[in-house]
Amino acid sequence: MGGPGMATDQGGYANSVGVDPHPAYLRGSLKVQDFVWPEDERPDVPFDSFDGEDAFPVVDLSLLLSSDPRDTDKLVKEMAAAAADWGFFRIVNHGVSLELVAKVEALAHEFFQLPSSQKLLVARNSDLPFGYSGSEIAVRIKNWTETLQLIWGKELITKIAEKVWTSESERQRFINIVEEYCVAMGNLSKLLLELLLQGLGLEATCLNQHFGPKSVSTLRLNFYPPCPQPDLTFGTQPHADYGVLSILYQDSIGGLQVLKRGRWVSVKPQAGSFIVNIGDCLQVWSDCKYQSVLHRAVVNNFAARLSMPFFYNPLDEAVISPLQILVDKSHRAKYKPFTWADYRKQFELAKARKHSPTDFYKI
Ligand SMILES: O=C(O)CCC(=O)C(=O)O
Ligand SMILES: [Fe+2]
Repeated sequence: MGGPGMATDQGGYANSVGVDPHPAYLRGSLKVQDFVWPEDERPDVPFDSFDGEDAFPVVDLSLLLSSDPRDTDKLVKEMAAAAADWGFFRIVNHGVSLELVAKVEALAHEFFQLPSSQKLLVARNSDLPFGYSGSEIAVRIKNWTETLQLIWGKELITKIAEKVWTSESERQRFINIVEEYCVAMGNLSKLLLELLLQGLGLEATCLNQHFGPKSVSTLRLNFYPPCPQPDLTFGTQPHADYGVLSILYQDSIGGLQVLKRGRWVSVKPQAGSFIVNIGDCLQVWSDCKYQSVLHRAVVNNFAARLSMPFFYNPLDEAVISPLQILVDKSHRAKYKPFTWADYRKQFELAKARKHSPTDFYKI
């Protein structure tokens, strides 16, 4: 492996491109070739090419504030059409404080700028399944990224904060900001799920029993350093999210791409908005009326990028199977039932086999 012009020694690489290389690379634990993907799998659309993006669905949540019920109907229909057609949509006027978003963003930058030795104090391993990963620790396939994965729940957020920071005030600040953001994302996720269920003609609250304080929803902070040869690698490889739904904040750089009818479409950054996508569980509950769609993040050679997806997940014991009311003689269930705990295990196995874990439960 190794593309034309790809430097092979560390000094040559760092000097020739004039950008900060990936920290794992700097530490010498990875060679630049480790990030190079096979030629036929590399990104074919650059991060700043927006062909097809003008059709990307946008949903205005301020319609919920209208006293005219037709406005809510309109919103529900638009959301359902987007979830069926793209599996993705942008939300604006969502009511989450932009100041809070900016605080989480600043906190994320603070974390990723810490010395590696400090970040590695919370490295993901079998004792700490959530936490920090640079490419060298976590994954088989090398993505040009560092991530900090946090579980929504004071206990685990505290565990991370205590390992990273020695000062009590810094710990408390981290815990409070992350907790406040997770609460906001959790509430927004619940609302979006209810609207999406209404969009299927169902009772808004019909899945409520599958969620509770013990659900393991997660917040992931993705930091993508600038990459000298972005066309050879990914920030986040193509994948579908496996939970119920995800709410993603991306900064102003751009890099998220969504697969739409076989073509990768870059999603423009837009201040104040979030990107929502349907995960595998909701695809199954909706018996494929809503789609969990492949997406990926590409990197660039001039600026670091931050994205922050929140993954809304059900309780471990939640049973996920096509909702009975959607299944009739002319429309038979496409999946066997499984629990969320089973699915997570299946997901890990499927990663190695490079196929969707939903395939395992297909009828
Ligand atoms: O960075 C992005 O825009 C996408 C990240 C993503 O899809 C993920 O972390 O699941
Ligand atoms: Fe994702």
